[in-house]
Amino acid sequence: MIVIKIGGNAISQLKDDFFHQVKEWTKEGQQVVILHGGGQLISSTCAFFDLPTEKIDGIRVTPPSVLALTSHLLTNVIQPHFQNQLAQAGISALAVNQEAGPLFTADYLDQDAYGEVGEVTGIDEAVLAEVSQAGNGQNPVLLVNSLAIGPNGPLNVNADSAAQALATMASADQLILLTDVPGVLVNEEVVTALNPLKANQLIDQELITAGMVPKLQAAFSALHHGVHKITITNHLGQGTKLEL
Ligand SMILES: Nc1ncnc2c1ncn2[C@@H]1O[C@H](COP(=O)(O)OP(=O)(O)O)[C@@H](O)[C@H]1O
Ligand SMILES: CC(=O)N[C@@H](CCC(=O)OP(=O)(O)O)C(=O)O
Repeated sequence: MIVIKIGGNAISQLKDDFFHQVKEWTKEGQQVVILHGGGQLISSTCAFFDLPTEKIDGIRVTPPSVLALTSHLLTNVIQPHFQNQLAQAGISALAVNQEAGPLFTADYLDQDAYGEVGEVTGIDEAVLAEVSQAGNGQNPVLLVNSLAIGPNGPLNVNADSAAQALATMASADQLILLTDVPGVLVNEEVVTALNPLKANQLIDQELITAGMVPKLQAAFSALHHGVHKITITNHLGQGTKLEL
């Protein structure tokens, strides 16, 4: 299985070669699961409606009003838009979200600090099995968002950590974190290979900041849990490769 996490900004920057590569992988019989974010649209829509836009260490502080908007945007706006983009490229994707049948279960991350934010505790194997039936050619790709079902209803989960949980729990071979930069950058150059020691040094030096910090934490966690091949990039086949 290949898990591709696509950040909200990256969705609008995808080029033909991305769709071509996904098609090739499905033809080869690979299970492809695409997990999308949408952080930037969520932030700008919250700002428009005068709702909070605070993030702590890249994680959105999510009161119930923000959860409702986040859930609507991820499920009813971003996911169908992306599904349509895939369809236009000839890729039929089965959309999975908390209304259609959630993939993720979660517990509160820290309700006092973050509100309605979850950390993934499990995945629904039956939902994943749908993509295993890719052989029938109906829905070769699974398109998921990061929302989860918690103890009292839906919870907002950071898409990088949801991708990490999915790749780890489904024992994926590969995790690709597609973002809006060509990789981890230092002095505007892509760091082609990065281990946890070097990453922590760069974080301490504040050369890696903002959303890249939780992205790396998620990526190294997946690597520690046996997902062998992990890349951060804006272009399949390039970028920063993580190593232990
Ligand atoms: N050293 C770094 N290299 C690359 N990006 C970095 C670095 N430090 C901070 N960033 C920021 O991290 C962002 C990617 O993280 P994020 O905004 O969470 O992306 P996504 O929405 O794709 O998950 C980049 O756009 C950049 O602004
Ligand atoms: C809890 C939390 O941070 N949830 C994220 C979910 C979407 C996301 O992570 O999207 P990107 O990958 O585009 O950043 C949020 O509300 O922005």
